[in-house]
Amino acid sequence: MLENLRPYLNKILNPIAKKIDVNPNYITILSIIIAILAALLFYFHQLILGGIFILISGSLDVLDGAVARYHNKSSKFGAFLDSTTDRFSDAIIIIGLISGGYIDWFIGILAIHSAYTISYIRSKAESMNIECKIGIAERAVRLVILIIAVLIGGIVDTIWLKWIVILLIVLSYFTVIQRMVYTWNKLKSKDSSINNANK
Ligand SMILES: CC(C)CCC[C@@H](C)CCC[C@@H](C)CCC[C@@H](C)CCOC[C@@H](COP(=O)(O)O[C@@H]1[C@H](O)[C@H](OP(=O)(O)O)[C@@H](O)[C@H](O)[C@H]1O)OCC[C@H](C)CCC[C@H](C)CCC[C@H](C)CCCC(C)C
Ligand SMILES: Nc1ccn([C@@H]2O[C@H](COP(=O)(O)O)[C@@H](O)[C@H]2O)c(=O)n1
Ligand SMILES: [Mg+2]
Ligand SMILES: [Mg+2]
Repeated sequence: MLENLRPYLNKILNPIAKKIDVNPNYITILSIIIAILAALLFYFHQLILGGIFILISGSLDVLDGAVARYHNKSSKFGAFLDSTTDRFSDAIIIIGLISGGYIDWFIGILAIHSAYTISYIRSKAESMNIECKIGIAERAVRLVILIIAVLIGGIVDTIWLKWIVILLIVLSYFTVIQRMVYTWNKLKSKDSSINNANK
């Protein structure tokens, strides 16, 4: 959903990327470090600061690609590192919320499981030459919802944080279904075209 904002975001990012002529892998690694710091801040009950660190980590996750493209430093390893580190950041943020006592382990497991399944389906579909970026709770949306959850939790009441994470889980499992149905339909049409060709 937020992926559609990328062209507009690039107008903001490109002037910044122009000034940052570094190996984009360093930015990708920095985004993980910031996500780990966010988790530590949640452990020490600094919700608002932790939310800001999630935003910075997500910004770096967007910036790394912009720097790679602008300075022609895109690489297959970089794409691999970007996707892999996102999974690590997805989990460490939730682990931080569990360690801070804001959500229990069961909710945490569902939040991580649903997020990982969304990303796995996209990756598995890509291995079968199907692009599967659709769905309401892509990673950017999940991060924005988590930022909102911790900010409201820190400003109003932490019970809101728990219920917004539960909403995130519902949206994430709905996205799992969206991506499965989408990929199933794409594969069905591929299979039927192959079968017709073999007749
Ligand atoms: C720290 C500074 C030096 C940074 C300077 C640059 C900033 C000026 C940049 C500003 C932009 C910033 C506001 C954006 C923050 C966005 C962040 C919250 C979301 C990050 O999204 C990450 C990105 C993920 O895509 P990526 O290709 O890197 O990774 C893929 C992803 O992991 C897939 O997972 P899944 O399938 O989706 O589950 C994997 O499958 C893929 O393999 C993998 O490649 O998404 C980028 C999409 C959009 C372009 C991002 C748009 C963000 C909007 C601008 C949202 C606005 C954010 C709000 C301002 C913050 C809300 C706060 C408010 C108080 C509610
Ligand atoms: N270290 C990196 C990070 C990213 N890339 C390239 O950018 C694409 C991801 O773009 P985002 O704007 O979503 O971060 C990724 O697929 C790579 O092509 C890179 O090369 N090295
Ligand atoms: Mg990135
Ligand atoms: Mg990424």
